[in-house]
Amino acid sequence: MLVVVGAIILGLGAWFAYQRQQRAERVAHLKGKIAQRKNEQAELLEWARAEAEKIPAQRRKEIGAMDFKQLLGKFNVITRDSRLMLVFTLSAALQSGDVTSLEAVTTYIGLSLAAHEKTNCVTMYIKESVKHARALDGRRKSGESLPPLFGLPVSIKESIGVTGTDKTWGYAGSIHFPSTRDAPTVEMLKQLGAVPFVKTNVPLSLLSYTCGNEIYGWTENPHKKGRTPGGSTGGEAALIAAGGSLLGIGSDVGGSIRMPAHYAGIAGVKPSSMRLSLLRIDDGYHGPKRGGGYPLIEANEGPMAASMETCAEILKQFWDSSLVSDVDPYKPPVGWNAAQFEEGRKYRIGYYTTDGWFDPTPGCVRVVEEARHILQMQGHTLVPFSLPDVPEMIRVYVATLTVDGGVSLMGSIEEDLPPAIFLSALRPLRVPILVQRSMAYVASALGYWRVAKFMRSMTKSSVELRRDYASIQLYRARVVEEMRKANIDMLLCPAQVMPAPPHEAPLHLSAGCSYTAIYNLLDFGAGVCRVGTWNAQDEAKLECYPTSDPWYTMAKKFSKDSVGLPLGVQVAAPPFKEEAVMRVLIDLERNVQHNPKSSFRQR
Ligand SMILES: CCCCCCCC/C=C\CCCCCCCC(=O)NCC(=O)O
Repeated sequence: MLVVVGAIILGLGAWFAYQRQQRAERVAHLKGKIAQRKNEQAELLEWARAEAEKIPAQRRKEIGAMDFKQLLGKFNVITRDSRLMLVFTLSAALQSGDVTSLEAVTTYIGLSLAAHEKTNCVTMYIKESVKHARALDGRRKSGESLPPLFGLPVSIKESIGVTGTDKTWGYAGSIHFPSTRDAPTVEMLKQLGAVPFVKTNVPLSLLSYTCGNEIYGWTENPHKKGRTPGGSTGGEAALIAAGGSLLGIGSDVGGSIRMPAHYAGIAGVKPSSMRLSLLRIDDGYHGPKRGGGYPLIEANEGPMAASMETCAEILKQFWDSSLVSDVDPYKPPVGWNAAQFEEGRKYRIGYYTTDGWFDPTPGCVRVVEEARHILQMQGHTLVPFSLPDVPEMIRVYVATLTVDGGVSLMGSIEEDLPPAIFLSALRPLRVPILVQRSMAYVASALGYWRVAKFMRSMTKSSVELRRDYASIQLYRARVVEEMRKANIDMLLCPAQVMPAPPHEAPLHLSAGCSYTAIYNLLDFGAGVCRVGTWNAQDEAKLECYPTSDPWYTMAKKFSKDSVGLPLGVQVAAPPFKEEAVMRVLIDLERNVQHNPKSSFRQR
């Protein structure tokens, strides 16, 4: 008996030692990869500096001062005097040849470098962009007709495929597995004449609204050091807000375009799932091991820019052609809906300032009230609306996003090199699900009903999963029915619960993404634009913000000292109404008074 016990103990000891050894080897291997990548990144930053300097600084300054319209100049500008309406087309610097594609790309290589020095937002430069721009300029010289986005430099979120570049999602294990194909959105941009020139930072795994990982470090919010630009498309938001890109492409499965837009004071749109393609999203090293696999929680890629007008122009170019259904036959050939986007078109908009799950902090409520007022002044009709049953649907969101009780997410993160803060965020998921559920009773007894809901969210069986999918289907039917009954076209609400918080905050407050995540579950098209700035009154009112559970206490703490930080609002509508959403957001952003001191280059 003693021999058997001894053998078991020895066996276990050997097994643990072997595991420790394996892990140590893996960590050394991953650290080696990161070191290599840091060298490559440093070389690329040097390359970017040298490229930028090939164009005289004065010329770069002139081009950098042009806004999207001046550079691209493809659309009509309508200015209203009290009775007079002027319609004119701006001269197209890129189209006319006043600015060459190479000059535009090189200028933005230089501007993005400056933005990177301030915020650490760039992961890699796309060297190919310079060749690509030269080839486009060659097309002009040979008299070919020019595509609509001719020569436009575009930045791309790190996790989106661009041929020849890594999409690591912050996982060191994915370094040096470059994409062999462009993602559909990138393919469309290239066909339209745009030039992807840089890739930008993300949080490890993309399943958070902070922005950092062990490979590329943490990205700063250009409005305040120590604050996150949001995530997961945080690198894009920081880059655009700091003037380093006119247009970026992000992705969003819970708010990863919209939360960074709110935190950084820019605009962004997540279209509903049928309107852009995510085909080949998992063509990387890890294949189906991570990413995807959560039907009914609808992710999509989408544009981010300093203004909603730019986002609309890009989506118009995508949808004016048959590009989307050409690159992805699963997408219906639905074109740009000019009638919905018509200038002056009035909508009936339901609004709410709380979803009953997470009351936003004072500034985030105030800007919704201000947006309501502005839109009413523009002739839209605003009516109060209550989105039903959000707390339960947030539980369902978490259950169906993590799908397997968080096993894949934990596995991917733990076998890699996560920043320590990610590991502590994952710790609750390590607790067996039945124990999590037992602890939910304790949380309930303490009055922490929201925490208890989260503790009941991890799926333990396919029976539960099926039921949750069914409740999403029922919920979608219920919400559109309630909107139809109230004759409401779209909804206006907060974009987030806080102004840009410190980097670690989102990892403690996953529950704070409810205002955006609900529209992934509903598969609505949704966008965010800046409406205001956190001010001294918001700071004072924060004193009365609840502290009834640990999440409220943290949200209050993380929102302190935020005067001057941007605040956005969100507008969302059922699928295929993205044009209407953008019309309303443009009506809003055109009539908003920003505090010029707190905004970066407004384009
Ligand atoms: C990374 C460690 C966090 C562990 C938390 C696990 C529980 C996760 C449940 C809900 C959090 C959802 C946060 C969503 C943030 C935005 C994600 C997003 O939109 N990503 C974009 C994309 O995947 O393309």
